[in-house]
Amino acid sequence: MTKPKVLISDKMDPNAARIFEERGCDVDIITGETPEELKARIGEYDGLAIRSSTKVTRDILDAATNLKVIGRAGIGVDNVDIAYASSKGVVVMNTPFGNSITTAEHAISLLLAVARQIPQADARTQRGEWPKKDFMGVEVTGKTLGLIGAGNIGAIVASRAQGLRMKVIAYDPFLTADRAMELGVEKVDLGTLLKRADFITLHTPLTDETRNILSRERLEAAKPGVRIVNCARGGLIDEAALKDLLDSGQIAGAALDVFETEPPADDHPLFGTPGFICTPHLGASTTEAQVNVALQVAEQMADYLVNGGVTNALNVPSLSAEEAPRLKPYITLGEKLGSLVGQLEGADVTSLTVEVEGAAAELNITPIASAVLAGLMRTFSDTINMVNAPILAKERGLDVRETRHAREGDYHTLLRVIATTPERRREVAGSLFGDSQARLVEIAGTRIETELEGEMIYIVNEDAPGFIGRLGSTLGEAGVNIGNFHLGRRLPDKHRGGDAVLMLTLDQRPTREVQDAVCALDGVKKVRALSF
Ligand SMILES: NC(=O)C1=CN([C@@H]2O[C@H](COP(=O)(O)OP(=O)(O)OC[C@H]3O[C@@H](n4cnc5c(N)ncnc54)[C@H](O)[C@@H]3O)[C@@H](O)[C@H]2O)C=CC1
Ligand SMILES: O=C(O)C(=O)COP(=O)(O)O
Repeated sequence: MTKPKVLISDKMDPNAARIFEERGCDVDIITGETPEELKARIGEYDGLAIRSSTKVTRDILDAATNLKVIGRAGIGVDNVDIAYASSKGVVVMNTPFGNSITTAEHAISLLLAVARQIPQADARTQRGEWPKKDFMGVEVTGKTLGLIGAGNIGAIVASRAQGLRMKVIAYDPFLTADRAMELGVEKVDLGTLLKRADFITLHTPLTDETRNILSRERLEAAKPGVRIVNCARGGLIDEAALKDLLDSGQIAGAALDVFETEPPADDHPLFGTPGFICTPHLGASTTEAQVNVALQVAEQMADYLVNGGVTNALNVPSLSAEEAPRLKPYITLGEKLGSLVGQLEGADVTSLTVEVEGAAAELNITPIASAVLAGLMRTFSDTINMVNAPILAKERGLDVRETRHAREGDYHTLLRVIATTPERRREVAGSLFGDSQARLVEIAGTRIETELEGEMIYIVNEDAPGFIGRLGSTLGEAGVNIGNFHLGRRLPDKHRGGDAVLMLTLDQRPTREVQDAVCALDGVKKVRALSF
């Protein structure tokens, strides 16, 4: 097997490259490239490891013809077009906890720095001045801190702020009453937060809902003299409004670690504004956090590329490294059964039920269902995989259900796929032999055990003497050699004279003429060439 190839395109702790190599990946580290340079190169890689500098746009994804996974060594993924990556079948993962303490500590540092104007005082003192009378700060003890966003980082900021004896209130529509109680914070609406908070810190991702959450109107509604810290994302605050309100003194101070455009222009209007301090997106920049996120992103990405394990993915369900090898043969079986249904029914399938029985019922069924879908949809689009198949199925209005039967039937493990089209219901079932070999065990209500491999032909005919001889001659005359031959009688008419179902493995794909010749044989009801 060729080694997966990974590109690290942003500055990352060297542990990332080490882990990739130890886990069997080839790795290149090429940072600081322009989008054009990255676009020219990205086609070579199976994995892309990034921080916040690399922008993974549609354009880059279109050029990323081999890409399977994007790993963000950090939390925010607003620099990745996740919807487009999903449609291209690329898994996007992040490291949701690796830098959260560090970022929370940076928010607290900025909160204290803005309260006491430490950077401004430092700069002037180091210039040889002694501006003692110019810097009158405020205490944080007893003050109200308003958190916008109380997820991982917000929660850590809350606990640190409580240690500083601040009262913490939080606006987060997804914060439950129980969690608020656990954190010791008071859940409030945004209007109340703005009215009451002496300090505001932001800890939400940048999304369509949170963009400009501190708009001019809301900043104007904030408590006079408020101090604001943004260690989350530029774009959450209206920077022009912030500048005006700092100038007017209505906002007493602001500390930004992040800007709407990074790096900001040299003459950014906020630079030099009284009460304003900033850092160059340093929230996650500690040795500890960088080691954490580098190790974690490399482990997660290598797991996916080498074993199919999925951890912390934002666009597919998780699949542990322990689960992945157990599921692997079912994924193969699911893809083959899906493909069989797709080849028999084309794009007409309107609903699909994936049933597992026996040993398979103990497994995580969702990835198996995704594999069935991928196999099915790949028969009419070649850019489908397990990541984008469920999304595209939803877009097409294809209804997918999962059913689990713990009981064991004739097979110790069984995967059944039931597809409906406007005309019919198509049911196929497969099992694993020796726990890993995928076999079809039932088609068209007929028990047939065969591998689904290479070129095959599926035939339904009236079961009558002499048919097999005529079929053999027709194929033989056309120079088509039969590798394997499987025959079954359609259930429940297991008596002579019912329909027979044949699955033949051939040494080459039968041409249209050969299929027509088979179709023309007496009693033939259906012929379909299949490829696996
Ligand atoms: N400056 C830096 O270097 C760093 C910045 N960050 C930023 O911090 C953000 C937050 O990180 P975590 O706390 O780990 O994420 P998280 O996902 O644990 O928490 C985000 C919280 O925001 C809340 N939220 C979502 N929409 C909201 C809305 N409309 N209004 C109010 N709250 C809303 C969510 O309910 C959630 O509780 C990241 O998305 C990232 O952009 C993260 C790490 C480093
Ligand atoms: O993890 C995050 O969301 C961050 O913003 C950290 O960004 P960085 O990796 O330092 O470019």
